[in-house]
Amino acid sequence: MEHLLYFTKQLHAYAGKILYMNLLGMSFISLLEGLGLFLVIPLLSICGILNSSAGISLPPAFMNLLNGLPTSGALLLIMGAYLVLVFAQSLIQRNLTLRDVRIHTGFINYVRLETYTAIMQANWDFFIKKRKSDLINSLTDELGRVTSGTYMFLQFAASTVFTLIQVGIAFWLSPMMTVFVIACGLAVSYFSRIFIKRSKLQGQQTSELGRSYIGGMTDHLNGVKDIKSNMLEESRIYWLMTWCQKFAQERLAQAKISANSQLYFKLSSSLIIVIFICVSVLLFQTQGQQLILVVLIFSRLWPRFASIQSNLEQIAAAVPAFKTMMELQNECREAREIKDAARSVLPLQLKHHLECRDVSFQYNAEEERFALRDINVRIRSKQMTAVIGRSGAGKSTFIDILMGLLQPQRGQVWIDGVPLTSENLLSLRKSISYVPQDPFLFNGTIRDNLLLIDANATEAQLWEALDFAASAEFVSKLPEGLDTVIGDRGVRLSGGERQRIVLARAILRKPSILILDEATSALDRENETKIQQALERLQGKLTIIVIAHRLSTIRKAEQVIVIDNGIIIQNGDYEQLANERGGLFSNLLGNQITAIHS
Ligand SMILES: Nc1ncnc2c1ncn2[C@@H]1O[C@H](COP(=O)(O)OP(=O)(O)OP(=O)(O)O)[C@@H](O)[C@H]1O
Repeated sequence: MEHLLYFTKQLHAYAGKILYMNLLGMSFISLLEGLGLFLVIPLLSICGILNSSAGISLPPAFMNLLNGLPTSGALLLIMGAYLVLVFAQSLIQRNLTLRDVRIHTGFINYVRLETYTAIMQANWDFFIKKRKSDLINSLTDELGRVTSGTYMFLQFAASTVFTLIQVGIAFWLSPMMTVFVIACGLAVSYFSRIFIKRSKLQGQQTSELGRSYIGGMTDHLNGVKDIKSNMLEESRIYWLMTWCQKFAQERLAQAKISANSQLYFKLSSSLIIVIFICVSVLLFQTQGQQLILVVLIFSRLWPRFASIQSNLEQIAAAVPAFKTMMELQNECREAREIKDAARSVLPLQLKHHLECRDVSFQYNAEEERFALRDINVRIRSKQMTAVIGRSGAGKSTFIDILMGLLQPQRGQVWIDGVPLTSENLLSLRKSISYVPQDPFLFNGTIRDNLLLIDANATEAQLWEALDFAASAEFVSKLPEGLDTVIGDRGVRLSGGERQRIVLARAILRKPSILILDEATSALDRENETKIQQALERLQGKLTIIVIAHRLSTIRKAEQVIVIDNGIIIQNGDYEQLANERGGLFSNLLGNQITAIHS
C-alpha cells in the first residue's frame, strides 16, 4: 500500500486537478448509467410487467406525469430520455477516454524522466554497485507496470465510487434486494482474497523474469564477439530456451489466476441467483415482478464487483514493480551528487596543485583489503604527471578519487589547498576532460559525437581537435567524412581510431585538466608518437595526468608516480626513477626495452 500511495502522489503531482475532474466525470457517467436503470422501471410498468405492488418507490411527480400521458406518449418520453442519457454518457465517456490516454502517457513520461534524472544525478558509487541491466529493466518493463498499476489503482477508486452510486440507486429501488446482492458480493469477495495473494506472488516472478531477460540479453549482446569467437552460441541459445519455458509457465500461471477468479465469480453468481429464485418461488411464493427486479439489480451490480476484483488482482501483480521502482528512486536520491544548479557551475582553474592527503579507499567496507592505502601525493598544475604500475595496482581507482568520482573512507583530496567537497566537486569535474580505457562513442556520426561536448563548435574547431588527436587524416578519407555513421559504441572504427576520436572530443572541451587512462593503448607506434608530440605541445598549458602501460609514452612526463598494491612506492621525474636501481619503475622499463629488442 505504501508503494502504491507513493506513486499515486506522483500521479497527483503530475496531473493535479485534471485527474480529479476525470474521476468526477467517471462518477457522473455512473450516475447517468444508474438513471438508465431507473428508466427501465417505468418502462416495465407501462408494459404492465411491473406494478406498485413490487415495492418500488419512484418519485410521485414523475409517476403522475407518466400516468397523465397516453401509453404511446409515455413510451416515447421514456425512450427519448433513455436516448439522451446514452448520448450524454457516450459523449462524456469518449472525452474522458482521450483525456485518460493523455494523462496516462504523460504520467509514464513523468516517471521515466524523474527516474532517469535521479539515476543520472547519482554518484559513481551507485553505478559501481548497480547492475546496468537492472536499471534498463526498471526504465522499461517495471516503468510500464508501475504506471499502469497506478492508473489501475485510480480506476479501482473510480470503480468503487461508481459502484457505490449504483448501489445507492439500487437501494432506492429496492433496499431488501440490494442488501441481499451486496451481502452475496462481500461473501464472494472474502473467499476470493486468495486470487489477490496469488497475483502478488506471480508479480514477483514476473519482475524476476524480466530482470533476468534484460540482464542476459545485455550480457550476450555486449559480449557477442567473445560468444562468436569462442563458439558459445549454442549455450546462449539454450539459456534463452530455458528462459522461454519459464516465461511460458509464468504467463500461463498468471492467466490461470485471472481465469479461475472469473470462473469463481461467474459460478458463484449463477449459484446465488439460482438458489435465490428457487427459495423465493418455492418457499415464499414471490411474485414474478420482484424476481425481474432482483435479476435487474443483480445483472447491474455483479459485473461491478467482478471488475473491482480484477482491478485488485492487477494492482497486486504490479506491487513488486512498485517496490523496485520506489527503492530505486530512493537509492538515487540518497546517492545524489548533482544539484539542480549544476548548469550554472563554472569550471575551476587549477593554479598550484591537486593533492591527496592520507587517502585510503576500499570498494567493500566488509573486506579488509584496501584498493588504495595512505596516499600522499601532489600533482602540479600545468605539468604532465604519469601514473604507472602493474595491472590491478590501483591506478584507475587513484584517478577516480582525484576526479571525486569515489569518496575516500580516510583522508581527503585538496584543490589548491581547498578540500574537495560537494561544494566544489562539479566545478572540478567541469574543468576535466577524461579519456577512459574503453572510450564511449554514441551510435551516430563522428560530428554528432564531437558536438556532444560543445554543440557550438565550428567546423574549423572540429578539424583542429581531430588534427591534434592524429585523426584528421583518417576522417577526411572516410566517404562521408565527419558525417560518417560509426555504429554502436563506434563499432565501425578500429580500436585506435575510436581512441583518437575520443581524444579529439576531450580536447574540444578545452579542459584545464586532461586525464588519459590508457588512452593510447590501442594505437600503433606512428599514431602514438603523433599523440605524444601533441601532448608535449600542450605541456605547460594544461595539467595532464596519464596512466600508461607503455612507458615510452611518458618519457616527457615531469612527474612519475608508481603505485603497487594500492601504495605509492616511487614518486619522482622520469630520469630519476629510471636510475633507481631495483625499483619497480626501472624493472618495468627494463622489461619493456627487452621486449622491444627481442
Ligand atoms: N568496482 C570494484 N569493486 C571491487 N573491487 C574493485 C572494483 N574496481 C577495482 N577493484 C579492485 O581494486 C583494485 C585496483 O583496481 P584498479 O582498477 O584501480 O587497478 P588498475 O591499476 O587501474 O588496473 P589496470 O591497469 O588493470 O586497469 C583491483 O584489485 C581491483 O580488483
